[in-house]
Amino acid sequence: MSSQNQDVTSPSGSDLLQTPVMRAWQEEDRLPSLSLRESRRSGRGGAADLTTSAKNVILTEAGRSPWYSKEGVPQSAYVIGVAGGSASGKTSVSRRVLASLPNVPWVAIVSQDSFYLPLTPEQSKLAFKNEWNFDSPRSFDENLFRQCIADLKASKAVEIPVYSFVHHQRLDETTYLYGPSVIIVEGLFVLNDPELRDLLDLKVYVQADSDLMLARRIMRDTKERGRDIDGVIQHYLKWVKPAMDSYIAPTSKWADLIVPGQNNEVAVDIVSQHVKRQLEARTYRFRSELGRTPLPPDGADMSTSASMDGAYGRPQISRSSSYLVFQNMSSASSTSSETGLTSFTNNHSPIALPSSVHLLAATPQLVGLLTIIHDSTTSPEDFIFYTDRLCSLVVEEALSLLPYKNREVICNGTGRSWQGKELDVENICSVSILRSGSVFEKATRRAIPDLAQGSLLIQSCENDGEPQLYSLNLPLSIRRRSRAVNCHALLLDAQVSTGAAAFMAIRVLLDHGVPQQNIIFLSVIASARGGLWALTKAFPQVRIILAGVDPGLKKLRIEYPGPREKQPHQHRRASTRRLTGSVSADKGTTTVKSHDNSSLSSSESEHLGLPSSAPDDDDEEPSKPKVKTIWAITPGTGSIGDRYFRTD
Ligand SMILES: Nc1ncnc2c1ncn2[C@@H]1O[C@H](COP(=O)(O)OP(=O)(O)O)[C@@H](O)[C@H]1O
Ligand SMILES: Nc1ccn([C@@H]2O[C@H](COP(=O)(O)O)[C@@H](O)[C@H]2O)c(=O)n1
Repeated sequence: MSSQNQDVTSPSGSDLLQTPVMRAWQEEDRLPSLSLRESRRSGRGGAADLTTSAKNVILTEAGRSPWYSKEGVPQSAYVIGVAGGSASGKTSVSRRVLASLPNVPWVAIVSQDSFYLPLTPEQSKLAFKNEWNFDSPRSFDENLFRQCIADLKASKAVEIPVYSFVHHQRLDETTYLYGPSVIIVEGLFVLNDPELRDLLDLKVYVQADSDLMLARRIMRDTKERGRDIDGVIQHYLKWVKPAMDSYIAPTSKWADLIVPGQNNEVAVDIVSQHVKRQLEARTYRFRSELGRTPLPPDGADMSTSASMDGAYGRPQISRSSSYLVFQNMSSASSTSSETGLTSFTNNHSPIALPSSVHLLAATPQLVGLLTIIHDSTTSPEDFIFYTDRLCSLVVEEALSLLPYKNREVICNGTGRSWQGKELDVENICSVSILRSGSVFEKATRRAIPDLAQGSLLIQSCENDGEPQLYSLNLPLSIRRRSRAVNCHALLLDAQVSTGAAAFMAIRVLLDHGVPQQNIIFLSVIASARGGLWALTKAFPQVRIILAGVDPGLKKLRIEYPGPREKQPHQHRRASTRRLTGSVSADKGTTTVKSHDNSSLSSSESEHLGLPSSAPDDDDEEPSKPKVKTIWAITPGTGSIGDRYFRTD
């Protein structure tokens, strides 16, 4: 798949929009001409398409590490305010800071210009005659602006208005923005509003001489905003200069740092070093801890119990309150030899599960299916077939937890009425944690044919195994805050070991406004160790449906095929990170992405709209094995995703 100007739309449903890939942005020093890019994107060219969506940029250079504590509480994003006069260099300074943070995941620029108030037809006429004042704090929707920055700081997804400088008007579309750890907020009056100032962690003022600002403004507005010189000067004298003197320049007193509007490399470097230190101090790493968390102590309140049926080795589950417990397990070793499963033992002690975990009743049929997927001799075809059956059982159990309302129907043949039920949800969708969550897609689609399906790419860091969020492909019913509050989400992953990926995925849905009680997490098997406990402690209202539970968890270092290395003459190209800019399909944020997708399968790359990592040259060296950390469920099934998709 080419990375050039290609729109990628969902193969599955109109409710889902995927990020279209725009163009490469590879020059290390050159700042991208975003306004040019914007006008090229529309294909119409010229200044007529200039909107503020070109000013809102997100750099997703690396995977995003956990931004929340093990209690599930998100850490605030770091917010830098950049104020200064018109054409002082605010946008340029912001982009330079952004570009100097190459390994900081997800840095965004939000421009105050996006928040210009819509004009009435009369006001619009004045604007076209250069008789409307755009240089007053009252020209902006200050409440919306402040709320948007507050939401982003609190790690929530937002929708930013798109404003057209050419039409002097707010457009119908909005820009979806989620996930920056650093937000650079730039605009004339960013240091003006005391409540907004309180949200800023670092306040920067860009200072430039008036003549320089005027010269730049004439050049910019004539070239980029379709204005004539007379109009620019008239506007400058009437509104821009007075606003500079009375509102903007005085706000420099609030700044932590005054940055010159030109020759500002040193100042930019100081800002970026400061941000890097701040971010390092905020990075959470707790996956190992999730793996270590001890089981609940003996004597914990285990009022919900599951006991083994001697004949079939099946736990009889009764749910009342706190835990599911596998009781009478001292005969577990004989049970395990009968069923091939040791999953319900923990050194012959009962295993407790949190109350929000719904374990399927271990009927002989279910245990039989679990036996097949635990069996290392099961053929790939059988593994897929029986995993699909298990997934269907899990999906049906999940659907039984959704709200239903009464429905009366007239019976076939007799014409009598029958009191029944029907699903009572406004929006329902599924979100797979790639790749292994995709094992559920067949089963979910079978149960709800028009289900909107989305995905999250979360991968483990090779060194420490911490989860990292690489990309989101969420259904509109989640991306739109107004719909997310009524959305029921089925979150899909094949296995829960430490629970770190599940933890991250749940946090993403909550950040979008999906209520905790509307999230149902579906998985085939989980380890009974720490992950489930930490997950349910942090998110007690999220229900977790499992087909089976194995008792153990083991940290392993495993070899896997590393990315192929290039010959020396290709070194420069190989070492250049892949940088692709993209704009989300609902007139989205410009996304600049450097994604090493070499570890993705070609189908994942395709799904994400990324260039395939498949070798494109003949003279590549064979791949060298690399080592990564994983947490394996024990005794376990092996990686369900790898066995299902035959990548093991
Ligand atoms: N350091 C600089 N050197 C040369 N030109 C600059 C510099 N900084 C900004 N400019 C130019 O000045 C114009 C206005 O800069 P911009 O960053 O958009 O200002 P602001 O966001 O404050 O309005 C742009 O055309 C930009 O290319
Ligand atoms: N329809 C509009 C709205 C605003 N302006 C001018 O833009 C300036 C703010 O943008 P900067 O990038 O220069 O900070 C402001 O001075 C307004 O006069 C406009 O020309 N048309």
